[in-house]
Amino acid sequence: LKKDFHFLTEQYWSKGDACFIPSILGDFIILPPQELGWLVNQPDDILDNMAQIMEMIEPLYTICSQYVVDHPSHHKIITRDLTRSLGELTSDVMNELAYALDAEWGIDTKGWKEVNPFTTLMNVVAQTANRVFVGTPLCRNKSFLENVLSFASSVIPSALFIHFIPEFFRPSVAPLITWQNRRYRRKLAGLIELECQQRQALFNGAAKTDAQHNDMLQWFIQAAKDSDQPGESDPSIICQRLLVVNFAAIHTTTLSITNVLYDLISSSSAAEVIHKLREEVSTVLLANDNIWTKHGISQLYKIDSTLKESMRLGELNAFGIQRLVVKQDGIESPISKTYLPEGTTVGIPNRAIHSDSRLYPNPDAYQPFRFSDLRNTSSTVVAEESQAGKTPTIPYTAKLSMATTTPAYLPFGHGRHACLGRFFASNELKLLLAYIVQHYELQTIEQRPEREWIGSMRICPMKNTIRVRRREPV
Ligand code: HEM
Repeated sequence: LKKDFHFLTEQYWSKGDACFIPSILGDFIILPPQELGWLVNQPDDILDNMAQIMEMIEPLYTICSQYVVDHPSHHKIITRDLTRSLGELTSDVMNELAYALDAEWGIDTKGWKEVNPFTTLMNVVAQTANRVFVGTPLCRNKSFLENVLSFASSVIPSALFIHFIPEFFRPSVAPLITWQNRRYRRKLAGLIELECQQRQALFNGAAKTDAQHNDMLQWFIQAAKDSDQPGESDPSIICQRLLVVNFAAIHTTTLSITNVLYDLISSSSAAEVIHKLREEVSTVLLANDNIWTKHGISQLYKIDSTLKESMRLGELNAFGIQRLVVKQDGIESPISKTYLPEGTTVGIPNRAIHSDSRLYPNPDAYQPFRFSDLRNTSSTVVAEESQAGKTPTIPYTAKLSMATTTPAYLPFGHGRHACLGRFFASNELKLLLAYIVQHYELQTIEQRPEREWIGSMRICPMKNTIRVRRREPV
């Protein structure tokens, strides 16, 4: 796929044509970028996002019940409660990731330590995210963390196996394939449901609110209390929602930060870039009384840009905005006039868009400050224009941040089904990168290890190691 990509880009998408891509994991029709707007605006009864997710991860066998699929109330909890609480949770997130990373990478300032960034950062991400999902002490419980990671890692491989089983045999064969996955889920259910029941018992007493906890588990308990669906209070349903969120959060975030580190340490200007990132972190901390706040995070322009550049170069799927055609008899796309039969998966070429030189000058070059430099230029232009009393021609600053999706920047998707957790993910990633550059030396490498391809998925190196050393306290 990788070798053919350039050819496909030249042949099809640049000319505005669609392209059929056969794959053992399911065939795709990739629409040209010009049809992205049409694609994201199609209603779910024509191009269905959930049906595509069902095909891809087989959640009924790997994660949760039909009830949770049909009633995705966790979406509202992510968009409303999680995003609203980002400010209050900033110091919890920073404390947890510092605690977890110190344990993984060590605090010895004398010698270099060889670490596998993918596995160590996955532990850090799982613990940090769960500080916000289930709180302490569960997020530090060894058995909880081991099982949550094994569970999250088992979903895609199990779903791939299930994919090859004819639909008729799935109900009898799939449970055999997913027995390990169910074992992890059972262990997690034991831990989460117990915590849930204890909190519900407290909460169902005199207390109207629970001031002791501010995490996703608590928001689920509160939302269930306010809901007219009795099933919502069932600890097993709440647990399944937490598994869905963990699955969505852990690998995406880990693969993204691992890519960032490899890009950084293999860059010819690594030392200079890291120096500038450190400078920015110190300046922002100084300006905010040495406390991490949401406002401080929003001032980390270079950190944001460094993350965004690696996500542009290393989007996790070469084909984005994947949807299943569910309209009976299919549908024709409006520009390329491609017939999309019912049952096919359609998407757009993320990789081709992210490497389009009209959108990103010198697109194959890693330029960590590509977006922060642009932000400086655009704010100068906007300031000059507004001083001159003109309407700004570049209302752009917010659009340059890593969590903002545009038709040209798609690692989090785009449109109404864009990633719901991206504001949380971007804050977590910014804090993590800030902490890494502030507290660790990173040994540079000559050659960036290659990404691997699984179907259209682009996976960062998972087995390689890098060398890190704790910095003397500044
Ligand atoms: C760097 C980390 C992440 C990346 C790269 C990422 C990427 C994505 C992408 C590409 C989609 C599909 C969008 C589409 O089809 O248009 C998505 C959907 C989603 N993501 Fe994320 N994600 C990340 C982190 C998270 C986190 C931390 C959460 C939860 C707290 C989360 C929750 C979700 C949910 C619930 C959806 C489904 C949205 C829907 O169906 O409407 N993600 N994500």
